[in-house]
Amino acid sequence: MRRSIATVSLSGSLADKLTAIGAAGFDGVEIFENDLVSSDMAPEDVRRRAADLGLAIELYQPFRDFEAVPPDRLAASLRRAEHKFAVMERLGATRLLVCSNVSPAAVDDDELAAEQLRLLAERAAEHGIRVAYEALAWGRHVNDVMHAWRIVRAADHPALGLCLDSFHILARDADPYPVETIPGEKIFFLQLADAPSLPMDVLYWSRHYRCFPGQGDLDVAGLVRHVLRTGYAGPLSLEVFNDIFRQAAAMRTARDAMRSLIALEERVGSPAAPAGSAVPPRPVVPSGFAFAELAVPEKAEVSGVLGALGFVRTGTHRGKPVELWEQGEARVLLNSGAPDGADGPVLNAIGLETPDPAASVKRAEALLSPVLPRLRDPDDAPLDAVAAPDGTELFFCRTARPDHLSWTADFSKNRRDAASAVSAAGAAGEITHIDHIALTQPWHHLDEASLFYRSVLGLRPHESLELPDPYGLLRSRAMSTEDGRVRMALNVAYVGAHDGGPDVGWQHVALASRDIAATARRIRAAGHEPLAVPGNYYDDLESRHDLGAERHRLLRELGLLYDRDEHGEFLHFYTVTTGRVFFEVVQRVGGYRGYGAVNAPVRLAAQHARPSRPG
Ligand SMILES: O=C(O)c1ccc(O)c(O)c1
Ligand SMILES: [Mg+2]
Repeated sequence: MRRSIATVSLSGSLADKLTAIGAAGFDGVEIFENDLVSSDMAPEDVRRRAADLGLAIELYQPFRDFEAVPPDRLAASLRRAEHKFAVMERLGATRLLVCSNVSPAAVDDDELAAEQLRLLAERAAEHGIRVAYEALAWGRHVNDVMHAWRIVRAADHPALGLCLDSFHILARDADPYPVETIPGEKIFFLQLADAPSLPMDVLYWSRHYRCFPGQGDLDVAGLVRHVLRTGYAGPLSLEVFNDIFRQAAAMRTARDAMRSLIALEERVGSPAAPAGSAVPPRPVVPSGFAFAELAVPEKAEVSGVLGALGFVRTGTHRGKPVELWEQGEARVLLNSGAPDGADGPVLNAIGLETPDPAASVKRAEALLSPVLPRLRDPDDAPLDAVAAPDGTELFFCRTARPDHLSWTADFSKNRRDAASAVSAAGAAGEITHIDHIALTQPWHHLDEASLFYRSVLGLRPHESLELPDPYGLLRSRAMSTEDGRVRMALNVAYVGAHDGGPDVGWQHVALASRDIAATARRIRAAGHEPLAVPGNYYDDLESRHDLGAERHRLLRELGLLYDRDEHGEFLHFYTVTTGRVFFEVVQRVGGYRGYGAVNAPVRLAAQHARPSRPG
């Protein structure tokens, strides 16, 4: 099927939008009237530009408040329509979208609506134009797709059909099944948008919070399957009204839109994809974290923190200033050769264990992710890596498996440290693996990032949270594999306006400990105070949970935070931030599934009170 997008979905001038849509590889475009009216391009220029970019003008829209008007207003509406037809002829557009009437002047009379739409279709047909009638979810009298279909059927004109819009259908929570009973040839157009579930007025929700399929909570793929069963063979066209996309760079949004459509076609299954397009390889779900790499300044204080946590430096890269620190299956690389390390630790790469690194890269590439060069240095083991939307490098690894050259081959074992590793492991070493990694996304890239992790890596999104911070509200969305072995928390950076400004980009690596009390004692014994938790927190915790006097005393004494869900309990504490990075130590007891989000406000307040130390 053809791939199309509405100009309203992107930022910039009409010319910029067309360029971005063409560059992203779309076949067609819906021209929004507003974009044309405010453009200095004549309709003929738009037509030529679109053709040069290989874009069909699939639709012109919207034409508002036409049907079911009192008879004395009809002449004025038809005059308006004739002007639209003239513009469309100059554009070379042959489909006009007519939204259901929202005006208080509209009459609740289906017969009248059908009669007037038939008249409009007759006039349109004289210009070779077809009219696609769309039920807006907030239409005055027509707000349901099946109601719109009854009117179109009654009007009975070959130039009159329906425009289906996934948002309007799914936002109303109606069963989409009856759509299958509409004959495919009467569905003139299909628009697709997703949205996060938000309990708000539907018009406001639609105009500000739509997003690309896969970025929200609506079952867009399910709806498309129903529509395809009718025999519909027109384009799949994205139509997204979103406050953030209106500001973001059009090229990037258009590429993200294309990624969404490719992933949607995959979910829907054939025949959704365009004829002849390659089927993307299936996602290769990662099975764990191989490492977290921090870019650090030359004398990194963070190595002291790692040592205090019980990590040991076990290796050094053969060609670069990169140290390997290990404890259990948790591995941290400290790279003092990366340019962004000068201002203190920054998390710049994540290693993910995958059953097939090359297939992981193919999947990412098919979903339009930038693939990183495979060989940076002729002596290095080949890399399978891509860039995540925030620039973090993702390496696909098979650590210490006989069937694959391991990245660890680039590290020479540090003899002295390796020896002390044994004794350190013998002494305690409660940390077993990386539990999760939290990345801060630029505020206008959260939707892109969640679609990336979902479609490329097959992670499952969890609910979005809003967490109060002393200087802003932190939005956060966790994503994880089904088995929980890879968990990521995506936080949105915000720009606070208070003196000095908050840090806008904290990142953290959460380490799983099998005995968090011992790890908390260990780090103190090594002279590192974890992030201080206020006494008020413990007073409040006692009011919320009755854990027995002894446990409450221990949590307070060790500065541990606590949470529980229906599956189990969660204990955690934080190290002081160096540069942009801090560590969290966590212990999951039972099958606890969350991330201790209830405690995030206390953590954020403590971090603001105790600013980051240089690396
Ligand atoms: O918000 C609107 O008015 C509007 C206009 C045209 C559409 O296709 C639509 O889905 C919504
Ligand atoms: Mg629409």
